[in-house]
Amino acid sequence: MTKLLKVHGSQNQFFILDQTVLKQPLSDAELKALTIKLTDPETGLLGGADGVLAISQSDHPGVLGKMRVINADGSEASMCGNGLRTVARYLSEKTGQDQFKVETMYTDLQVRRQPDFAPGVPAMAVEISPVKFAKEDLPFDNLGHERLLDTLVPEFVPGWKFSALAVPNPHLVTFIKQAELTSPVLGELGTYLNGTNPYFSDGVNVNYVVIRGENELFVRTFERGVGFTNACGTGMSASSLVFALTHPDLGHFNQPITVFNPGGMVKTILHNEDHKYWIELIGNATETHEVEIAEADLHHARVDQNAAKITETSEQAAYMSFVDQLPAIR
Ligand SMILES: N[C@H](CCC[C@H](N)C(=O)O)C(=O)O
Repeated sequence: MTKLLKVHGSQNQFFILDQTVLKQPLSDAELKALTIKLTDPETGLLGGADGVLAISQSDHPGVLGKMRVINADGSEASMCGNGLRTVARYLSEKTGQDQFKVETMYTDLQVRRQPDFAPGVPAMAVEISPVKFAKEDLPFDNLGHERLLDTLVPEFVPGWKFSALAVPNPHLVTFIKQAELTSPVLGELGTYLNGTNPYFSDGVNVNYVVIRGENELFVRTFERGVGFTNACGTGMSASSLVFALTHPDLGHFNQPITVFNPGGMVKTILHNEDHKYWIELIGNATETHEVEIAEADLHHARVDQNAAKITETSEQAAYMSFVDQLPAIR
């Protein structure tokens, strides 16, 4: 038998699969098939999830493991901010180290254990980088712009301004009014830009941001490969940076920015070191369930509630107590 962990960052939910403890790691095709099955609310476990985080060995110095991000639709992403916090906690507890690096698709990222966010709510800080704005780095095209920073894009929504950046996965950021959070336009645009369209050939995460005050945002994200999620760590990080670049009177570098989301709250700190932006994402890393499952079932994407031995932790109750004391954020 082997163990999956059901985890979340701001209730952006994942299964962690530590490939290093398997007799035989899953092939890419097996990992994709398992993810599609496991994360589906109908065919999966525990109501499904937003993706799978697969951990493998890394031979880079100071790096305790490599994280791959598989979205619910089976597509692979270069980064996952909420997920990296949960992987960092898992590796920290597996090795007893509190500060180290995790290898991701394009770079090794710093992670560090934080004081608990609230009683029973473990927290981690993770580096979000590299940050790029050029259209080739997302990619996007056919918009008549080399980059988008608070740019009117009538092709998306007449009158709305958009910013585009890779962190390194691709994000669009637009500032809207609180009342627009429930508009069907948000889902329509997210679905369009992640289907056949002349602008984003690889799709894009779309972040809808309400400015709540100085160093305070609310972010709702339509995620590439998933749809609306409770939170998107790279999305909240990208939104924080665009906030400071476009509203310098309200969003500040080197100061904690509080980012509320439908699943809770995280903090971001923006850094600009020798003209290189990077973002510190600080938030919970909650483990809600342990799932014992036969390794052969993983290889064959056989996901059966009865064949798996599921143990719930006490951490979700602690997390919900934390959320309940947040200001009304919906
Ligand atoms: N859907 C994203 C990957 C997951 C990112 C998100 N869950 C986060 O916490 O950053 C993409 O395809 O780029």
